[in-house]
Amino acid sequence: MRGLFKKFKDGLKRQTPTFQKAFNGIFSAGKLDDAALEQLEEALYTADFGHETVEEIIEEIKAAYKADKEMRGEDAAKIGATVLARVLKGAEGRVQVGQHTPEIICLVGVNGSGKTTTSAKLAHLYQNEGYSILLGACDTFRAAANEQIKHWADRLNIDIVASQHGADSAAVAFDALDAAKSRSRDIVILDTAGRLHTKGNLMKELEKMHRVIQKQEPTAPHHSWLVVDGSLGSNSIEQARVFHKSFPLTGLIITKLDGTSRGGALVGIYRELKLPIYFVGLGEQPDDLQPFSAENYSNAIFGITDE
Ligand SMILES: Nc1nc2c(ncn2[C@@H]2O[C@H](COP(=O)(O)OP(=O)(O)OP(=O)(O)O)[C@@H](O)[C@H]2O)c(=O)[nH]1
Repeated sequence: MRGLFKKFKDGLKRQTPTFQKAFNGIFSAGKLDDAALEQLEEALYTADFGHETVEEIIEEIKAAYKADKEMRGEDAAKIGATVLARVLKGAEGRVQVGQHTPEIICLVGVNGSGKTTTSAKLAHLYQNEGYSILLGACDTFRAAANEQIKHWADRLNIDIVASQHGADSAAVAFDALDAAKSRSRDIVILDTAGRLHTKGNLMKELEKMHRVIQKQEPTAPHHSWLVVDGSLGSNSIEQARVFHKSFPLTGLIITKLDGTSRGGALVGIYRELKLPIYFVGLGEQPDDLQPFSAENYSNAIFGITDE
């Protein structure tokens, strides 16, 4: 897991806007001073950590600095990481699949957040754990989406139910569940079409899909995860709130943490919705999916080496 979180750290280093520059300056220059503290505060705001979290981190560092004016940058980093890990302690979602047959996982989210890629990564993960998987290609809206998911299914040797571009996505979900039952699959992963949370008619379509799934299987969907692009900043909090209303969510997956300088938004989403973060996406390959670890994430943010 550490190796993959290194990708997140490397991503942070690659992009060098205010956030990382400030961090590098503060934590490698050694001693902390008032100017450095201000720079850190600004950097945390820029990275979308949100008011509450920024204040908590800064207050604790300030208190420690008041007690020890010789405090070094790396000590401040450790305090920052500890506070962040504490804020996120309850955010670590650990999922136990295998409670239902089939277990139904739905991925929803805005366009391009990484749903299709994450469906493939999840299928790969569970397949490696010995479960039989069926992918439901319910993104019938984007013309290339079908091809994309079929390509993944082919590459990873995973069973798939798909339909034509423009078909009713709820009908594909229905067919996928039917097929999973008759083929005795353990897990069904439904990839849905990306939609803006501001588009009422598309959100209604999602509600319909939820109803259709429940009709087929009253306890389902067993997991409804919002896939959030981790580089998108605080706008994703509103997104999450609106999706939650149409398609009751049970958790989050945060993608693209390997290439962002603004990885703070997930903290705001968690604080607001109290939904667990099950996985984080750290690249475009099938293995680039990891259970979320508050400690690894916090250390990566503050550049603390754990290797
Ligand atoms: N670097 C990086 N790229 C990712 C990650 N997850 C997805 N991507 C890339 O993000 C882009 C969009 O991913 P998709 O999986 O197609 O997103 P989607 O949500 O299915 O898109 P729509 O069907 O348009 O809603 C692709 O180029 C993916 O390779 C990740 O964790 N890290």
